[in-house]
Amino acid sequence: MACTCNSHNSDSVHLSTAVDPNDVLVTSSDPIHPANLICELCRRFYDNGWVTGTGGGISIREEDNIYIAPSGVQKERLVPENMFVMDLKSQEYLRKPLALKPSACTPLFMSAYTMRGAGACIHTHSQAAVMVTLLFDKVFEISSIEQIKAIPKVVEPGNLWYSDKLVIPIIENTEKEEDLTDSLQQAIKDYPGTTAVLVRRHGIYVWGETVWKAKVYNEAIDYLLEIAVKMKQFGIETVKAKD
Ligand SMILES: CSC[C@@H](O)[C@@H](O)C(=O)COP(=O)(O)O
Ligand SMILES: [Zn+2]
Repeated sequence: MACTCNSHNSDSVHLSTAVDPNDVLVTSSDPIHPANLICELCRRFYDNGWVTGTGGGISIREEDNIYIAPSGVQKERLVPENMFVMDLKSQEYLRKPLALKPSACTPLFMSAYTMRGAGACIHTHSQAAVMVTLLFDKVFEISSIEQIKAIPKVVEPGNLWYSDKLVIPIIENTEKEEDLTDSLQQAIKDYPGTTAVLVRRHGIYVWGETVWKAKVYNEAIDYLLEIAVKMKQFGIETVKAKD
């Protein structure tokens, strides 16, 4: 049916797509239901410049249900009924909104779920993330900044200490998002202590045991990436020699 609204033009997707019989999977008055939370967090990430121009996004797992946003849409304008839902075990879609495609980041998000048991995975095009991939070679490294204490050790309980070194692997970008999957998986294997992977000239993937942990890690890492860029501008080493 042709659209009659005033705000619709050929460049914008109509984000209202209530056509799926499995709407129950995405209909809830609970603000922290994954379908609602993806919309809220994408708006907040957009305001930080992390998911502008349709880039980036977030996926959340609720038990075996994986919530995934559509591809190529303005992430800050998502509504719950736009969400795809995939079953973790069968990797079959339980809900597929018509006329939309699932995020191209889906195989990367799935890697965080299957390889690390993540509860959510965030992908941003943060400018700080892109800049550090131009300033560092194979890995990003920083130590002795208080915010490091928000990042988990992963291989053992607890978080890094102030003077510990945070190391995040950098993989090379590919023309298509899904072609990053093999190198992202290799980085996850090679760096068992990481909770994030940087993608050169592209952005970052950050995951955590829960959506809240993923959110905190993404915020703390972005802070560290941004400060590292500034340190480099001033000629300050990001890894401090031990006193
Ligand atoms: C500006 S296009 C960016 C995409 O190619 C991709 O990198 C991305 O982050 C989002 O992919 P999407 O399929 O829209 O969820
Ligand atoms: Zn991207």
